[in-house]
Amino acid sequence: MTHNSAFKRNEAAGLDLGWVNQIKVNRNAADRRAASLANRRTVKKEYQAAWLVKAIQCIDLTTLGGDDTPGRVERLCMKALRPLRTDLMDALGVQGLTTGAVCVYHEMIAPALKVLNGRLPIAAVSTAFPAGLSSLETKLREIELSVAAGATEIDIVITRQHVLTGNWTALYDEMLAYRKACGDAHVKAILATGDLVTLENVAKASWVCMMAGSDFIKTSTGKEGVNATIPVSLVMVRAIREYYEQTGFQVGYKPAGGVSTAKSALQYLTVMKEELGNEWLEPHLFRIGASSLLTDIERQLEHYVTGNYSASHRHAQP
Ligand SMILES: O=C[C@H](O)COP(=O)(O)O
Repeated sequence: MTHNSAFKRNEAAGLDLGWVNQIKVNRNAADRRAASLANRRTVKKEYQAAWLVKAIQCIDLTTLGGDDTPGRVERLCMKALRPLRTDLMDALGVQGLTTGAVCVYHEMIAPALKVLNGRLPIAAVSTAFPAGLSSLETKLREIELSVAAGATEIDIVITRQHVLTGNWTALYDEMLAYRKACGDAHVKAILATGDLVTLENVAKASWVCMMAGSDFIKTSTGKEGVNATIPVSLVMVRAIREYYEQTGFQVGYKPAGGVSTAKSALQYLTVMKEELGNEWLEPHLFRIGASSLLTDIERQLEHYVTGNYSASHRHAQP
């Protein structure tokens, strides 16, 4: 993960059950705010290209298919290292542009490493992704193996039943154990918000994972029925803001799953800017987990530069 040297990694602050239990979320207010953000053009047209370049820098370029092959992952990594055509980069005046990281299954760390060779972080999904329902021992070992194989970021999935039964102590202990198993690798806690039923559960799970030292909180695996949404994002980034006010630790945010258009990427950037400020618009604090978003951003940037859209297959990702 890219860090500035002054960056202070989140540490387990301890579980404050009294705080967690009093959390309330006003769903109507979250929905209203989400609708106003979605309908507003907060990014002026002339700044859009710069914002889309920023979005690219924050993508965790992802492939999480059962049919992934080393060849597909190698092509994905080459795309992550050079996400835009040279003529578009030249026209936009950008150099050395890359995505934030790549995100793969454990077995694909080695092919990713072969191409990236330390030039970009490799995030591995872990802990029996996507359901998270193997033994704790197996899940901890999985983290250790992925770190040993070269992953510098670990995307864990929480055990949803801990949230659904209100067992915050179990969730805290699990997250703490995952954080410890990661060592120096940064850990993103996937809440699988589409499975959590209420926004209040989303807020509480966000807090518990942050209190247990998670470096990022992430919405979804991409495999739930409902993945990243703006109302859920508002709840999560407000939890991040308040946690920062209380502890001084900056926790990152990663919407993931179904974010496939440049327009939606701009909406997430707007949420980050408006709720957390410009500091959170950098890859060490913001990532978008996405498999096909880059294709649409490249199309939009081509249109910005040339005035034309080309067929989307010209930008097809691996
Ligand atoms: O974490 C990333 C997601 O699994 C990617 O989801 P997506 O294929 O809907 O972009």
